[in-house]
Amino acid sequence: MEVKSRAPGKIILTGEHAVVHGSTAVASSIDLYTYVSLHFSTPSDNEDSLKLKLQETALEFSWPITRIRAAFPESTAQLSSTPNSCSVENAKAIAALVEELNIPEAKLGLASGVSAFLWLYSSIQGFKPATVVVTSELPLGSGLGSSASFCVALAAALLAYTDSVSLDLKHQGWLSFGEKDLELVNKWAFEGEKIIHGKPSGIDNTVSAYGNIISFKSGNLTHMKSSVPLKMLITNTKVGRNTKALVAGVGERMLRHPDIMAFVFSAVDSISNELTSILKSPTPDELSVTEKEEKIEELMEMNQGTVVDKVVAELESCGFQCFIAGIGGGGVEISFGVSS
Ligand SMILES: Nc1ncnc2c1ncn2[C@@H]1O[C@H](COP(=O)(O)OP(=O)(O)O)[C@@H](O)[C@H]1O
Ligand SMILES: C[C@@](O)(CCOP(=O)(O)O)CC(=O)O
Ligand SMILES: [Mg+2]
Repeated sequence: MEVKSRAPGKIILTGEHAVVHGSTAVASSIDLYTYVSLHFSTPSDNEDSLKLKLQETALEFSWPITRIRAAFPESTAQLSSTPNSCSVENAKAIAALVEELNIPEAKLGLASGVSAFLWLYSSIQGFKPATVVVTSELPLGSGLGSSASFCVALAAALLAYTDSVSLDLKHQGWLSFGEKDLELVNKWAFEGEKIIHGKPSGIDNTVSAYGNIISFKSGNLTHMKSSVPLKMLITNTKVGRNTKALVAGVGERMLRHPDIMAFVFSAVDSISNELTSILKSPTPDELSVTEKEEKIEELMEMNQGTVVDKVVAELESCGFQCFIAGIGGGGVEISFGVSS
């Protein structure tokens, strides 16, 4: 028995980070996917292990089923129809399983993805031998939601043959889930995202599961079909970052400056709401398409706070020279010896 799934990455147009703290955010799926193929071993395969192959990173992991069964202090074989959070005890068991893999230092970021895999697999499928192959068109850790598309694709493949969803198993080609089944896939994916991100808002897994453009606030989504055809130029700076650490950093700033951050989040909420109404409003002629594009550009600029970069670029294009200088530093200083 084999099943394949694919789930798209995302781009957040407005509201990134603030959405974790209850502001509205607007996100769109992008046509770059994570693919999961799941093959259950049959008795004739004479195979009693769970294998995970991560194609992009050329890493393969294998656990004897007896090892996985023994690792979990609490039975993880739950009802696949009831998404559950990973308990502290089970998280410890998973951490021990992942530690034994001796993942190379340079690829240690994958440990959270492997942990999410182990939780979703053992919760939804219990202790069945299988091979799971993951490939992705998304760069990992670059803000395009690779973690969510990984969790959504995994949840979809793992649920496909269970009684918790009803799919036409004879269908040829890509098949969508019905509304209720999609909700279940999304809830399981969110449990995986929690393991990778710590405190996700749920927007990434939701837009990956449902596709299109969504407006999202505190777990509630509004679907949008944009009347403006939008294309995004995405640049990968290749500067590594880790969403879990960034989200935690914003949370800490919120604790240090609650009043200020409340205003920031409220401003971001208004930006996202305005963007939502622009995207939803009808576009009768070419002129209003241009007007809309200009408004969207301005809102995204306010959301990202990139105005300074833009002013610098414009001034420099006119031949001026700009300096970004820190202010209020110390006065005169002297140093003897070799100058550096
Ligand atoms: N294809 C994949 N295979 C294994 N792990 C993955 C895959 N895609 C994402 N992940 C997990 O998600 C992490 C990246 O998630 P994150 O820091 O949220 O960045 P983003 O979601 O923006 O790509 C990776 O370090 C890894 O743990
Ligand atoms: C920063 C945040 O708003 C989006 C995270 O997206 P990504 O994992 O960086 O692609 C966090 C969240 O909404 O859970
Ligand atoms: Mg992510």
